[in-house]
Amino acid sequence: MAPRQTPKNASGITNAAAVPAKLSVNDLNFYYGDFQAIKNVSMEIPSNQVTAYIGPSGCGKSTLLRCFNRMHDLYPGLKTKGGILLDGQDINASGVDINLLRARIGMVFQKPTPFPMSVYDNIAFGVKLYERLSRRDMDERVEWALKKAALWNEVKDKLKTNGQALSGGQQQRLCIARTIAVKPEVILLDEPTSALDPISTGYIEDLIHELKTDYTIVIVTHNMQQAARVSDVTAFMYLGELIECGQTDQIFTHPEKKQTEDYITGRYG
Ligand SMILES: Nc1ncnc2c1ncn2[C@@H]1O[C@H](COP(=O)(O)OP(=O)(O)OP(=O)(O)O)[C@@H](O)[C@H]1O
Repeated sequence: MAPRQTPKNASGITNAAAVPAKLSVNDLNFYYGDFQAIKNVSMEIPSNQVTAYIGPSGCGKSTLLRCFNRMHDLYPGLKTKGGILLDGQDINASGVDINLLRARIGMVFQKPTPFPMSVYDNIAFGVKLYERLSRRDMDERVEWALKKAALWNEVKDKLKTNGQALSGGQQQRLCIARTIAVKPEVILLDEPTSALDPISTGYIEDLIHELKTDYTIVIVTHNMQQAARVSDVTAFMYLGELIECGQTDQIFTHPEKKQTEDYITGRYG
């Protein structure tokens, strides 16, 4: 059977899902000093879908993810060339409020990183940076975020407990709740389950399914079964380049490129 052609948008950029793009990546290059970690990447991240990045260690998945909320701005000597549009607006344009950008594009890291404060304050802390809420409204927001992150039932009697005293899986859901609480539009997940046991991993994967109704989700994962389970679109990267991007079922059953096939069948990586 001939492979299905991955759809392109009017500018010729891959739009695997053929739904409106939340983020558009246009000829993106990224440099750590002299080292080029991202090479000419162009693709679209569809709204309200889960896009997974896969590829061998060091291929640039996390680097690309961090470009989406300008995390690299925190470090000197790093350079981005090319465009990333959020709802059609260049996120690197002068005048973009970086704090607002990070409120719109939240990020959850590989290792759960709750703040050394109560479960309640872990959520309220970020909200206070952007909104002034009454105590009652804040209580409601904390409960809402914990419910969305499927953690409320486990912590509703422990809101004053230090967030770092929760189990690893609970801590990661707390970090997801903390991200959701500021009502972002996009959630970036950088290997969110790699430090978790299978049961906690299952919770987070279920959660990803639930969350895409309201958010656009981008996940980096080493686990190909996970990419196949949770994502609508899969992008395969190798040595800083985007080799192929398509509907997840197509990438895993009929990849267009031999490199993709070799990777998903375990021939390298
Ligand atoms: N701070 C840095 N300074 C210089 N080079 C870096 C830095 N961070 C990453 N790199 C390099 O950039 C390339 C891409 O790294 P990145 O962490 O994005 O890959 P990755 O695909 O996410 O890898 P992994 O799956 O192992 O997490 C690698 O060659 C890496 O060595």
